[in-house]
Amino acid sequence: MLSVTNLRKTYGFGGQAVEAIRDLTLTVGKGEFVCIVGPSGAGKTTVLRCLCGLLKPSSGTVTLDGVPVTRPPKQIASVFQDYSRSLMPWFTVQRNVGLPLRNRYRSAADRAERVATALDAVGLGGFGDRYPWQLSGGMQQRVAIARGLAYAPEILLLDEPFASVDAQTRADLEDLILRVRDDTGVTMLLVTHDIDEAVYLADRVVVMSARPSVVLETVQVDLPRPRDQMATKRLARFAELRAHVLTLIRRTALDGSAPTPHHHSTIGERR
Ligand SMILES: Nc1ncnc2c1ncn2[C@@H]1O[C@H](COP(=O)(O)OP(=O)(O)OP(=O)(O)O)[C@@H](O)[C@H]1O
Repeated sequence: MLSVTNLRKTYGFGGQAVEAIRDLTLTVGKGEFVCIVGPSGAGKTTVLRCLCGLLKPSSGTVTLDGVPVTRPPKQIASVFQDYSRSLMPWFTVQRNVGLPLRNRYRSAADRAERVATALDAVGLGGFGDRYPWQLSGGMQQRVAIARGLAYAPEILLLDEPFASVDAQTRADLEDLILRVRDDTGVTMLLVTHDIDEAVYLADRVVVMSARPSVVLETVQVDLPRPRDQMATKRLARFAELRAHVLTLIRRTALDGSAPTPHHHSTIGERR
């Protein structure tokens, strides 16, 4: 289980200080799919960077299975928004996917098999010898996802992973991620500013306030699985959850006052 307790992060010092996160507490259980949403600048990327040990919190703790996270844990892989910067243009697709495996898997044959399986999983089986710049944006992002999967992490952190692709590709990639989750049981923590996406994918949506951010509410998404882009989004319950999250975010984006944390609440509980 990944736990964040009373995380606080301030960038800089004195008059230059930017209080990004005031108080964030959340847990992600094994095999769970949690989405974090919040207005622009709420500190979503900051949270993920603290979670994967790339950034030191100002205070509070991050633990993975009870062990404090102080540097990138080997159980976690990350996929970031900007595939054009995360893929090496001078390496082939399979070399890119295999890069993080070098420190984890000794045998070259084992690594090659993992790369091939991951590329198959994202529908890029025949593209291992290509270079990233020979692929479309959506395909490049699938390479970045394959790289995360090949590593066989327990937890996959995804930071706005579909923000740079067109709407149809985005829907396809969302479904790809759901399928991967069903097939592998990997724990997913995804950051997005897209409320529909968060409700469509998640078991729970953590709604962050505007900066300095706190958790406004954790919304339990009780929509049936498997999810379907058409059928799920037509459900009255989908519309209800979406409207609820949207209202929270609109309110916090407009309201300049310092918010107070509100850890556990779901609209289901009020019914
Ligand atoms: N290295 C830094 N130094 C100073 N301030 C920073 C730094 N990184 C981020 N910030 C500030 O901290 C706040 C949170 O940034 P962060 O990128 O985590 O937000 P976000 O929710 O991911 O934003 P967006 O949705 O726009 O991507 C912002 O106000 C940002 O300007």
